[in-house]
Formats: sequence, C-alpha cells, structure tokens
Amino acid sequence: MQNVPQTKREAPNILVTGTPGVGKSTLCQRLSELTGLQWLEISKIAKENDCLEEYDQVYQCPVLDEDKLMDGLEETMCRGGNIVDYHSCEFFPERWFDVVFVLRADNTTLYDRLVSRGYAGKKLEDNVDCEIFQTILEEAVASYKEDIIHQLYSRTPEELQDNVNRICLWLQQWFQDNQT
Ligand SMILES: Nc1ncnc2c1ncn2[C@@H]1O[C@H](COP(=O)(O)OP(=O)(O)O)[C@@H](O)[C@H]1O
Repeated sequence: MQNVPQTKREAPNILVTGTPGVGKSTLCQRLSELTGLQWLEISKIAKENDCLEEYDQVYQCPVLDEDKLMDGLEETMCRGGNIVDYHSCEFFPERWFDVVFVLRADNTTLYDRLVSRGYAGKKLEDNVDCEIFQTILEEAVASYKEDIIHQLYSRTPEELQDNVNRICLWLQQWFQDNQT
C-alpha cells in the first residue's frame, strides 16, 4: 500500500493527534464546521466498520484492526479534504497527510478532563504519563517529516480559538500554493 502513486489532492488532509483528552475532537469539530473539511473520528469509524479486534484488558481499550481500517479509508484519503482525529499516528501511511498537528495540554488540565470523563486508576495514570513523556509527539516525529509537524497547546478556550485561526491560515496558504 505504501507504493501507491501520489496523485494531486483537491484539498489537503490534516492529522490531529495527541493524548486522549487534549482536545482533538473539540478542535476537529470546530474546524470541520468552519472549513467544510470532513472530520474522520477514527475510533468511531473503527467501531462502525467492525475494525476492532479484541479488548486490551491492561490498557482498557479496544485493539484496532489497522490493516482493515487503512484499506477502508484509502479512497477517501486519496481524494483529500479530511481531518483525521486519533490518539495515535504511527500506523497511518505517511503519504496521507499534508500537515500534522499534535495537541498538548498540561498535566493538571489533562488530569481533570480525564477524571470528568470517568477515567481512573491505571488508565488515568497511563494517559497522564503519555502526555508527560510526550509519547504522541515522539511518535509523530518518528513517523512524519518534521517540517509538517506542529505542536499546539489547547488548554483554554482562547488557545482553542488561536489554534483554529492558525489552522485556517495554514489551509488558505495550502489552497494558494496548490491552485491548478
Ligand atoms: N482548548 C480547550 N479549552 C478548554 N476546554 C477544552 C479545550 N479543548 C477541549 N476541552 C474540553 O476537554 C475535554 C476533552 O476534549 P476532547 O475534545 O474530547 O479531547 P480528545 O478528543 O482529545 O479526547 C472536553 O470536555 C472539552 O470540552
């Protein structure tokens, strides 16, 4: 699949990734409403399309059938115009994305958000550690060219708005640079 020839996309594909609770869905929903790009919530799509294998008891989350999911998304991603929202990023084909935003939050903010989502015990601890150790940022750096990766803090409504504005500007520039 990695060798599929790259055809020009009509609109870019954006990846929004980061630890659960950093604000991906909130940002993606807002962006999708503003720009008309399609918001792809990978967790939801995997569930709806039977792309979940077994349940990981240690990490208390379902395990993705990544190959099945990738095959199902290939056509949509080749067309372009998608905002992909997922808490991991290493298994997507690199060629799918024009830009990668890694959302961040501070530990206290993230802890409070995850507690109010009902996370507790190991699951809560692991997710806060994931943010402390910048696991998803490192995953992104290992998987995509560094010049397309942007780290954005999303701790407050003001930061959310700044991020939306920044991504909209990026998008405008992409359309200017890719006019046919
Ligand atoms: N920039 C922000 N400022 C304040 N609250 C936020 C911000 N971004 C997200 N939130 C809140 O944090 C919680 C988790 O956000 P969500 O978008 O569901 O995160 P994720 O999709 O990364 O798991 C939600 O209650 C949301 O309203």
